[in-house]
Amino acid sequence: MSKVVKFGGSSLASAEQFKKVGNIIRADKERKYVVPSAPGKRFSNDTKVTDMLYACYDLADQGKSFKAELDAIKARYQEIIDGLQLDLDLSEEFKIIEKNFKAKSGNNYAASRGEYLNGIIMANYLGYDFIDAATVIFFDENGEFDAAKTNEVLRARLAESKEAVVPGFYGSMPDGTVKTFSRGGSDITGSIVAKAAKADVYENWTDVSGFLIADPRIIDHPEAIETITYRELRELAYMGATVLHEDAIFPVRQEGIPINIRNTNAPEDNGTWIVGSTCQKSKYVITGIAGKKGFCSVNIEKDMMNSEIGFGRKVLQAFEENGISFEHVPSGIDTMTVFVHQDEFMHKEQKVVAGIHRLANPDMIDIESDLALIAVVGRGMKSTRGTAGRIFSALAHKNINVKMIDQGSSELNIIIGVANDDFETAIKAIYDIFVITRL
Ligand SMILES: Nc1ncnc2c1ncn2[C@@H]1O[C@H](COP(=O)(O)OP(=O)(O)O)[C@@H](O)[C@H]1O
Ligand SMILES: N[C@@H](CC(=O)OP(=O)(O)O)C(=O)O
Repeated sequence: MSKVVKFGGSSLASAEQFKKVGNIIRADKERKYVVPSAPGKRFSNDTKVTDMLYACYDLADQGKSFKAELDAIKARYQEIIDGLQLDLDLSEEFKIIEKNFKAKSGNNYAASRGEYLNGIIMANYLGYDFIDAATVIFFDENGEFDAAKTNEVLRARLAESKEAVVPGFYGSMPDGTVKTFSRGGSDITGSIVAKAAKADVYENWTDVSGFLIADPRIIDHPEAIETITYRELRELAYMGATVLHEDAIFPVRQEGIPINIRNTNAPEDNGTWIVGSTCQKSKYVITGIAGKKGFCSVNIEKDMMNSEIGFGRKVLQAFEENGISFEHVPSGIDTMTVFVHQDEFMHKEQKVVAGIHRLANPDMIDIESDLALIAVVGRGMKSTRGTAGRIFSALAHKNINVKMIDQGSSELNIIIGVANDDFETAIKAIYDIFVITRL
């Protein structure tokens, strides 16, 4: 029996937090494999070590002095080492880092040092083996994660250690250079390690008591979700519920390993269980709400569009030719709307419009910017009538203009488009109607 435990940056931001983590690990001997992130924020306007490393490397890359910035990073680690009274000296490691920065080793290498150094401290503190992720997590020549090679090498390496620390967030390319996952990627490492270890559970420790029904920065003390399916979670994570990286679901999902989101600051709380399937009904009709700002909608009209074979394909081709992915494509009889990320679309806007004209010859194209998309997700919606209607009336009540509403064919989610400025109010209204008043 083994558990893989990943601790996020907020759980490892200081020596005090490290001590909580140590107690959690020691409380259960099955917690054999530990995946740490880099030290995160100690207080709300603090800087994550990962961001300090990016900024420091930027200076190095421009040939400027980065001494003060590197010293500040050293100080973050020294504070942890001193607070834990460890007999550990990272000065040789920092010499290597400085040398590599001067040799312009790249910002992936730079960012990865946050987890690497924290892993060394964690292994020393716990008395566990240290496994450098660059030796066990692999990317292929295209920079894609190499699941097969990683699983084989990592599984064999874990079998050699009774207990080990594998730093999160990075691995290596075929030429040996370090590559990171995208931001928040230590969650992915945790999932990969859980798969390779054939763990019974992947515990993901953070600073909230589980996956909450809505973002706590928008809703005051939202309730935690007790059980959520991988599919529901994928919808929410994709739409911005950042507690777990969206790609962290795949490795454990293949193996049927449940994820348990837990709170380092309240370890007695059960947290949230993320599972393949469950007979447990969710407490409310909806399981969760998440959303993102910063979308544009491109509205295309053409008479008799519905009878023109291939119209949709031609429109989407114009986006494809410009390397733009689309989020949602709701359509009517003579209209079709394509939702895209504003920052991706902005500087290619006119090229795409010209492309649509050339390929699909529409009657009219209209673009609207500064939109937000909100996903209301829940396995309970399938068996409940009128969910979309309730959302509509809750939003109308708050004078929010609904730009788009789109129910996924799985009936697992409803996507709503509103103006960026209405985003928070809309989430509050939806939370109120389903959770507070339970209508
Ligand atoms: N639905 C949600 N449930 C829980 N937390 C959420 C949700 N949406 C956004 N968050 C935010 O995600 C944060 C945890 O993720 P993250 O910052 O990556 O933590 P860590 O440093 O532990 O990896 C929470 O502090 C919270 O502000
Ligand atoms: N430290 C990296 C990777 C990571 O996963 O961090 P956290 O677990 O603190 O989200 C980042 O900031 O992106």
